[in-house]
Amino acid sequence: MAIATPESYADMLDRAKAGGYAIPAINVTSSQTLSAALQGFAEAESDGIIQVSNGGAAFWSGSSRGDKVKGSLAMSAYAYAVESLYPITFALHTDHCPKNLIDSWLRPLLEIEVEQAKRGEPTAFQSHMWDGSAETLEENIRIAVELLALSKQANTILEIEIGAVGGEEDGIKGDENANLYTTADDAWAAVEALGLGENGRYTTALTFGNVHGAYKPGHVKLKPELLGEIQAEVAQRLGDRLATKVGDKKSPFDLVMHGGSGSTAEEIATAVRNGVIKMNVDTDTQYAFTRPVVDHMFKNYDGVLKIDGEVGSKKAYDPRAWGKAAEKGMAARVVEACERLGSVGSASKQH
Ligand SMILES: O=C(CO)COP(=O)(O)O
Ligand SMILES: O=C[C@H](O)COP(=O)(O)O
Ligand SMILES: [Zn+2]
Ligand SMILES: [Zn+2]
Repeated sequence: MAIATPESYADMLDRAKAGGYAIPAINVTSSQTLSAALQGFAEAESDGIIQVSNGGAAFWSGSSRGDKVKGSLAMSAYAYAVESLYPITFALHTDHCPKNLIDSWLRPLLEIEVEQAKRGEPTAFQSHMWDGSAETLEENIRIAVELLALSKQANTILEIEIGAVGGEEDGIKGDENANLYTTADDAWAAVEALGLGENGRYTTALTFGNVHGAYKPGHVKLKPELLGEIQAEVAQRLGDRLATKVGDKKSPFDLVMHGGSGSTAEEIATAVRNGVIKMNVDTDTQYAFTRPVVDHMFKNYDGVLKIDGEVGSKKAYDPRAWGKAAEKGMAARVVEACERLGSVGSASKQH
């Protein structure tokens, strides 16, 4: 098994929806965090999504280079080089792309993928997110329609965001009170403009108080039941038009949950019951990667790092020593995400 094709990606998402579970989407910024995410998926025998933010893509190109397109392609090339080492299927995705980065990041990638698809080659990525949450709803949807057409040509999936995820993204602090809870009217406007798949497949981040990052309990009021209410309202407005189901409930949207870190098992389970089929996790896996490194450094501080003109113990500062511990820590957190989302074993249920 390997990197998803358009068909196996569609099947991955359909099986999640029909089976009432969600696929973890893990942000990666390096080959090590990518390896850790894949190791976690493999241990959980879970399907998975690997994603890169625009800052992550810049970092992938070399922290001193900062080329988002080349960094994204480097991440994809690395993933294609190692895919056969992992007995699971995973998709590659680019995370939040705001309006000011469409022309310098998202569109160039999609244009490359349109050409790849025309030649019958695998595309660099299998899905991309357009994040129009900082725009007016009209502008958000107008651009989504345009990008969905390009995404259809590339045979990729477009993720959109209706409402806004709070917290921090590439160091930008969102307005915590702005638009954090999507309304059914806004969600309906998206369906009216984008259709139900006939214009290209898309997934939707409807916001229900989500924030990026992990916060103290009580700081964030997540209302995952809101997703069920919006699904029901939009299903009713659709009438006889086709809508897929979660259990026996009509659920027109394939939903994405952002800000997975710091959410409780119960909040995640409710979101999944209401049609979430992809959940993004970054902050908690960043912490899980870095925490063992902190441990390693403190344990080995004397004589390794605290050196005055001496070399110290090579075995302890070899990046492989602490890097291995970091990967192990992050892989374990990825397994936990799979458990909470119910995706454990999903890789072995493919047909
Ligand atoms: O939504 C995310 C990436 O798009 C991840 O959010 P967290 O950092 O809160 O897990
Ligand atoms: O969007 C939120 C993700 O955690 C990405 O974070 P980043 O933009 O700092 O890489
Ligand atoms: Zn957003
Ligand atoms: Zn996000």
